[in-house]
Order: sequence, then structure tokens, then C-alpha cells
Amino acid sequence: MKDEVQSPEERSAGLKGLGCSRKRVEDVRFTQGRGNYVDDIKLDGMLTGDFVRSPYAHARILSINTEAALAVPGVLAVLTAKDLEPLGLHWMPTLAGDKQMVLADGKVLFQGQEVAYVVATDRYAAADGVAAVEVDYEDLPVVTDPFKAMDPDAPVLREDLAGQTEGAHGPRRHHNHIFTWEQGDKAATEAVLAEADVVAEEMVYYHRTHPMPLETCGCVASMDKVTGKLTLWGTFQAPHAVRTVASLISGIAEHNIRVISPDIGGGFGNKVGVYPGYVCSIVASIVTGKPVKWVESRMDNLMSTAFARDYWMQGKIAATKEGKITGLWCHTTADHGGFDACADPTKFPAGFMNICTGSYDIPVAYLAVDGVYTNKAPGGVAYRCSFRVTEAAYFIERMIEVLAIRLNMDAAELRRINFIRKDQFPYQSALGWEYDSGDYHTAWEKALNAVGYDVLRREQAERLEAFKRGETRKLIGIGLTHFTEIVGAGPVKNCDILGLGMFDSCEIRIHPTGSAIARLGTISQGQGHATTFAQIIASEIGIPADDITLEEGDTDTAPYGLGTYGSRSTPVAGAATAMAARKIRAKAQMIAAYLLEVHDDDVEFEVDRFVVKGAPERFKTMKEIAFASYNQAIPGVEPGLEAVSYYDPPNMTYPFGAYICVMEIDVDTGEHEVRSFYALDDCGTRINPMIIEGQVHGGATEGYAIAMGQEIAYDEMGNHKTATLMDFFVPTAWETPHYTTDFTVTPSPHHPIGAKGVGESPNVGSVPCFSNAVHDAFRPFGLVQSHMPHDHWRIWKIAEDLGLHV
Ligand code: PCD
Ligand SMILES: [Cu+]
Repeated sequence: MKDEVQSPEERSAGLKGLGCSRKRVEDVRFTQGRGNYVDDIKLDGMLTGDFVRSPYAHARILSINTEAALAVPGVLAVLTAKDLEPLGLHWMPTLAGDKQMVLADGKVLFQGQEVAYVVATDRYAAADGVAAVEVDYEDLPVVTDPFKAMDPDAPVLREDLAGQTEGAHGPRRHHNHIFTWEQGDKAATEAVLAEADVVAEEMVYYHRTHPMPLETCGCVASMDKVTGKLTLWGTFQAPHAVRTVASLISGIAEHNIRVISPDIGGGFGNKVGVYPGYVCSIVASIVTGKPVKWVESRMDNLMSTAFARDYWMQGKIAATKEGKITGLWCHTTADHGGFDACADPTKFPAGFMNICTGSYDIPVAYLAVDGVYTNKAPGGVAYRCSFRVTEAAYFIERMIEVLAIRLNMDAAELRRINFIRKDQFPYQSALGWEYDSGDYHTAWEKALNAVGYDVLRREQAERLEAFKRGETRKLIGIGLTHFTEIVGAGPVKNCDILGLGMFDSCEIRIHPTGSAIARLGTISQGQGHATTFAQIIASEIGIPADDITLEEGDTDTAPYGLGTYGSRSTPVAGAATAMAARKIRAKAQMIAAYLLEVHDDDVEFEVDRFVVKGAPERFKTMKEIAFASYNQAIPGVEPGLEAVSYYDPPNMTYPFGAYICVMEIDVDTGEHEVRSFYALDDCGTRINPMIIEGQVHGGATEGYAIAMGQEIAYDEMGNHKTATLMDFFVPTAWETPHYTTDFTVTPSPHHPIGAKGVGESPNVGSVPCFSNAVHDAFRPFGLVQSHMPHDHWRIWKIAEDLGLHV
């Protein structure tokens, strides 16, 4: 047999397991237009829902007249808060412990807010119905500035909370104040700041932006009145959590709700939360007895679903004259919009912002975050950055640059002398985290050598001289970043969402002929889980990845899990996958030993089989073992071969990376050109290098967009200024830089296969890298800090303010 002549290495390669750049199995379907997205779902008699949205950012609703709308042909119903109130559904809980209006209840708090829900036979009739609803508004004073929101005489935004001095995260000291979250040692940090040789201080603003997946959010709700079963298809990043929340707020028993996430066209955090569209579609289906579809338009998506960032981070960093950092202080004002709907684990109202000590050994630190209401859309999601980690990384990587300016030091050297050393891991950070593993110096030297750092600095200096002589109008900026991510939420002891512990799960079932199906509590939105998780199983139990089907996203079949966001799938569900596979391997070992008539301990696993120790010619392959498990009665062993694992990780994983960007900047036009972008990522054991490279390209491109132009902007009236793709920058192939990817491998010591997450790293790392490049170009002229996004106008303005235009 062919099998017998193959070496273990050849057999191992045939499995396409860990480390193999296996082609993505899902792409056969996607590249042929055979994906099945929410909008592809078409059911008999299906109706369409659409929203009447507020044109005002802050207004009282005097009346809503639905008569004309109900007369529009095809319009069947118009829901308002009054209709939802008897069901207790006019408000809903948010993931952050706040509550949010499902439909405007007496007033509106942001432009684009859902005011009424029109149900019609098709989307055209629904649109006509929306236009025919008459709403009488009385406009109220608008607050878009989070600092002004805290003025004593600022208008009261949340009248429902008036007089409430306790919020979900502690005391509220002002009517527009949500919470204050403090971490670290304030007194010790202030003492260090008072004594330090050097203290650099800066306000670092990370502007408001939006995940903007290609596919907008949507759902189809179908209530079967005969069986009493509600089926809900939707763009959900956390289908099980949606089922539980839907059950709790609707009163429908959880076993009577089936939530299905079909193919998803990108999530990026946008599809974690619960939106009014879901609630209204469920109610509409119950009321009409028909399936109801709701799918956002692009404008709906940009105006009303989860925004990201909007953090004003005031920082102080203290150091010795030689550049050793002695302390870090940060006060953040977080603009949460009209409702606190941030998607963070319950105990972390500002996410993992306390990772803001970054890759550096900083002895003391203090962080305070104030959450504030304004007249903007709610949200606050991890747009490709775990939970507020990109904010934290941007903050510390800017503060390092600012400190380098103060010390008149090279920023690469300043990082080098402050990195946490390899021998310090596991490292206890001043703000409470235990970093699992890292080797920052090795990664940093590799990165600097790869780009030829010293040569680049010389070229930059020569260019500067030429600029000063008037021979060129272009400057060179070198952007540096070393980031530490924190992903894999998370240990149930400190991470939950609405009380649901953030474990994850995998169930594996081996079929008699030796192929398998695995089901997980996570859900791919394009990451390629069907490809990579099969690779984990292949290496663990020796069944070729090509023989393993992977299924996610159907709550009737998948084991309970908290879903995919925060780059948690590999750290948590990936670990569950390895653990479930190991249970199968343990059972297979007993079966093999029985078949080979030896003791369990006398067989050992080798690639795809159990071999009798010392007798390599005597073995049973996994294929044979699988069949035996179904057709042979084995004493003391149940038939079948399957296992499930619910995995509660002991810690997060801490991937890291070293990014370097070289940018040319035209001082007169404000245009930039990314000459090169080098990204070294360390995500521990690499499952699929090609997928990782794709993740880095995607994440760095989103980072590029954010740093260089993408923004959700409002005017003082609270008008949304960037609600179309004419104004909201999304890079095309034309603008997208070319990336060089690289890696080091520092496995996670607690993850069964040593893997860390990677999906969000490239965003966390690239945003400060691009921004640092822009700042670096103007450093010789005295620029210290300038706000993103660095679009052409803002770069031109930097040059103008520095007097570089003649
Ligand atoms: N070491 C390692 C790691 C990892 N991996 C791979 O890679 C991926 C990823 O992973 P992760 O890191 O674990 O992550 P996940 O969880 O899966 O996912 C999530 C992420 O993911 C990313 N990416 C992506 N891609 C795509 N395509 N799409 C999408 O949507 C997305 N999103 C984004 C985001 S944003 Mo959040 O939600 O914001 O929180 S979070 C996020 C997958 O496949 C995996 O398996 C490998 O291979 N290896
Ligand atoms: Cu985030």
C-alpha cells in the first residue's frame, strides 16, 4: 500500500495541518458568487422593514402621524415606541449595562436615530412608507463636544437617567457623565512625575471612525406561529449571545429560538452589538405572522450602527535623562454618543485600555477614563482592535515619540532601552495584566535590519538638507511602532458579556469512514475558520484537513460560545478545538490498544496512527480506529468517536509586532506616498501563514484608512458629515500600500498549541505606524503632535502652520 511507503514526514504533509499555507476552503464558494448572505435569504411571503430616522441630533418628538404611511400601497404596519411599550420592548439593554431606545421614546439623541419602523411587502413600498410618516420635532440644544457635555449647564441628554447618581460602572457625577474607570496607582505615579528628570505631556486624540464592513448589518426574523419557533438569520458575530438576549428580552423560551449567522461579509466589530432593527423585525414577524427582512443601507450603517474610537487621551510620560521611562499617566475622555452601547466585557467599561503601557517596562502607571454622553451615534466597538487596544497602542506609541523629541533621542533606541526583556515574562504590568510571553528585542532588531534603518535615517537627513536648500519639496518620514496586543477574552473569572462567561467551545464528531465534522461557538466573517480550525484537528488527530467539515453559526447545532471578535477565536475556540481533539485521541488510543492487543500505555501516537512502542510495523491508523469505534464492541468503551470541549482560557494571549513605514510627504499639496511598509507579527504558533499574511494585509489597510483619512465627523448641529462613501474614506487597490510581512514565533505558554490571535494586530500596529511616519517627517521643524486622520488637507495645514509654505 502507498500508505506504508510514506515516511512520517510525508504523511504529516498530507494532513495539511499546523503551519501549512493551505488554500482557503471557503473561497471556492465566495469566488463563484455562491456565498449565502442575509440578503440572499428569500422566504415565502417575506416582508421588508425600514426605519424612519431622525434628521435632528437632539429633539423632542411632539407627534408621529402614521396615517398617510399606512395608506401607501404595500405598507402593512408602522411601529412606534408606543406600540413597543406594552411589550416592554421600546428600550433594550446594551452590552455595556446601559439601555437604548429601540424606537424614539419622546426624544431623539442623535441624527439617524430610529424613530418608526415601517413594514411593507417589498423595500420600495417600505421606502415610500418611510417618506410618508409625519414626525413633528422640536429641536433641542446639541452637544457634540465631550468636554462641553460635562459643563455644569450643558443640556441634559438622558432625561431617563435624570437624578440617577449610580450607573452600571459606579457613581455618576454629572447628568452627562456615564462612568469613571480607574486603574493603577495614582499617588505613586504622581510622585514619580513630580520628581522626574523629564516629563513629556501631550493630548493624543484618536478620532471617531466606523468599521464599515462591505455587507451592512441585517436580519430576517421568522416566527412560526404553529410551532412557536422563532428563527432569526442575521449578520451576528455572536449568534449564541443574540439568542440568549433575544430570549431574555422577548420572553420566548430559549429552545424556541434558533439564531443562524449565514455567510457574513466582514464584521470588524460592527456586528457584535444588538440593534433596533433586530428587535423591530422580530416584533413585526410576530405581529404579521410573516417573515420580515431588514437590511441597512450604506448610509444607515455609517450613521447609526456602532462607531469606533473617539478617545481624547491626555498623557504624561516621565523618564530619566538617559531615557529610562519611570512612569505613565493617562486621563481619557471617551465620547460614547447618546447611549453607552460599547461592546466590552462587563468589568471593562473602557475595554483593555489599561494595556496602554504597551511593550515597555514601566514601573508605575495610572489610567482614568471618563465616559460621556453626547448627541452622536452609540457604539464604541472594537473596530479590529480587540477592546480599545488600538487606542491604547496609539497613545503609548505617540507618547514614546513625543518623549524621544523631548530627550532629543532616536525613537528606535528609546524603545530598545525600555522594552520588557525576554527574561521578564510572564510580565506583570503596572496596570494589572500578566503578559504571557514575548521577545521584543529580537523582533525589533529583525525589523530594523530588514528595512536598513540606519541607511534610511541617513537618506532622510540628506533629503532634509536638500529640502532646506530648496532642491525638493518632499520630506521623508519614518514611522516606527512596537505594539503589544491583548486578545483572547477571556478568562471567565474576569470576562463576561451580560453575565455570560467568555469561554468558547468545539465539538468534533468522527464519522465511521474516518472523516469528521467540527462545530464551534465562533463564527467566521471572512477570517477562514473552516480552513484553519480543520488544520488544528488534522495535526492533533491525524485526519487530513480536507476530510474535515467545519460548521459555525447555527445555535441549534453548534455548542454554546461567545462568538468571534476581539481576535478571540484562535486563542479560545482554537484551544477548545485542540482540547476536544485530544479527548478523541485519548479514546482512540484505548481503541487502538484493544485492537492491537496491548496495554494502552504501550501504543504511541505518530502523525495519523497509534504504533506499538518498539514495534513500528504494528499500528492502527485513525481511519481504522474510527471504523472500529462504530462496528466493534470494545469492553469498557462507548461506541462512536466524538468529543466536546468548553474552554475557559487561563489568561489572554499577548501577540506583538514591530512595524516600520517609510513615507514621502509633499509639503505643498499635503499628499503622501507610502514608499514601504514592513510588518513583523508574532502570534505564537502559526496555523496558516497565508491566512495570517492576508489578515495582516487587511488589517494594515484598515489601519491605513483610519490614520490617513477615514473619519466619522459631525458639525456643531450634530449633522453627520461623512455618511456616504464620497466622504468616508475606504481605500481601493489604488491607494492601498504594498506590504512586506515577516514574523517571529514566541508561543503562548498556556495555549494548547501555543497560538495567539492575530486578526486585529495589524490594525493596532499600523495606525500609530502611519501616524508616526507623518509626524516624523515634520519633527525637524518642531511638530510634536497633530490629530489624525492625516488627510491631504491636514498634512498641508501642518506644513502651513510650521511656516513651510513660501
Ligand atoms: N496564530 C494564528 C492566529 C490566527 N490564525 C488565523 O487567522 C485568522 C484570524 O484569527 P484570530 O486572530 O483568532 O481572529 P478571529 O477571532 O478568528 O477573528 C476576529 C478578527 O478578525 C479580523 N479579521 C477579519 N478578516 C476578515 N476577512 N473579515 C473580518 O470581518 C475580519 N474581522 C477582523 C476582526 S475585527 Mo473585531 O470584530 O473588531 O473585535 S476581531 C476581528 C483565523 O483564520 C485564524 O485561525 C492563524 O492561522 N494562526
Ligand atoms: Cu477596540
